[in-house]
Amino acid sequence: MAVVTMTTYGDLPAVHLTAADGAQATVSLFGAHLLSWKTADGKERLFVSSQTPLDGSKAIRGGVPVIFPQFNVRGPGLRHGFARVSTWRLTGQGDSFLEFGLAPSDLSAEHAQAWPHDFTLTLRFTLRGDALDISYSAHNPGQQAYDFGVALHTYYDVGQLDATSISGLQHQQFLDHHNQTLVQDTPALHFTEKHDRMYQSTPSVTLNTADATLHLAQQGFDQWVVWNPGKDDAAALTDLADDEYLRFVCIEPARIYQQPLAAGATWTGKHTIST
Ligand SMILES: O=P(O)(O)OC[C@H]1O[C@@H](O)[C@H](O)[C@@H](O)[C@@H]1O
Repeated sequence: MAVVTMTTYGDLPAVHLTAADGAQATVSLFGAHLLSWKTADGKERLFVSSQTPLDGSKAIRGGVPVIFPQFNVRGPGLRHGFARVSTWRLTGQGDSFLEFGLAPSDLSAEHAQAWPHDFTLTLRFTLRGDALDISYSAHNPGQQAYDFGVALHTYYDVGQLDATSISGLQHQQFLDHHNQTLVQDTPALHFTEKHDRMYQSTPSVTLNTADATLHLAQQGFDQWVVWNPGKDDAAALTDLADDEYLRFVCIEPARIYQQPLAAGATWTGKHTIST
């Protein structure tokens, strides 16, 4: 039988789900942020920085930050949006899932004032055997259309960066951090330096690490973002230990460029991570 318990993670209220097969997920209400996902074998799949604040003062460095209504600085508002720094509500739970919601009434006065649009965000995490499904939707119940961008900024625990690669992106076009459009010629992407790439199409990709393989699929998003800060950028991040960039990669289903959400419309994205 599945068990759902309220817990804390650092200073943050969180919800813990243990599925019937032993798989586990921990989600903080701050950001509806998945902080831990363990498959039934007990293996942790996500990375969380040892230096991240866990008190709601700042976005969490690690896990699955939820991005809305803009990706990074591609929009007029807060970098990567307010969803990751807002407190969501637990709106549903079941044998294998936890569901969270965010609406304007949940926002701080500062965020509500800066982004005065009507919206309902719903995020559902479902443990399905050795897979995790994340369903993410944005609904506009208002009378006016507005532009939005989204992403699931997942940090994978890869153990050893130099034994890590991503396959499935050969021949795909990407924008690098110098704003250059290039095409990946190699069958696998290895991590030897900083990587901040936006792949313009959405095939399924495979993350290969020293001791695990994860298959990543997405629907409803437009891009994959692949990010690892490399040594120098990692040293500049106060919420990451200097050598921790060697332990994670971010692979993010995203809609980087803001697109309109019409009055009454709903956007839905799905992301599946399977072993
Ligand atoms: O430090 P933040 O706001 O969490 O962003 C981390 C990174 O997020 C990635 O998605 C971006 O592509 C990077 O450019 C950015 O540095």
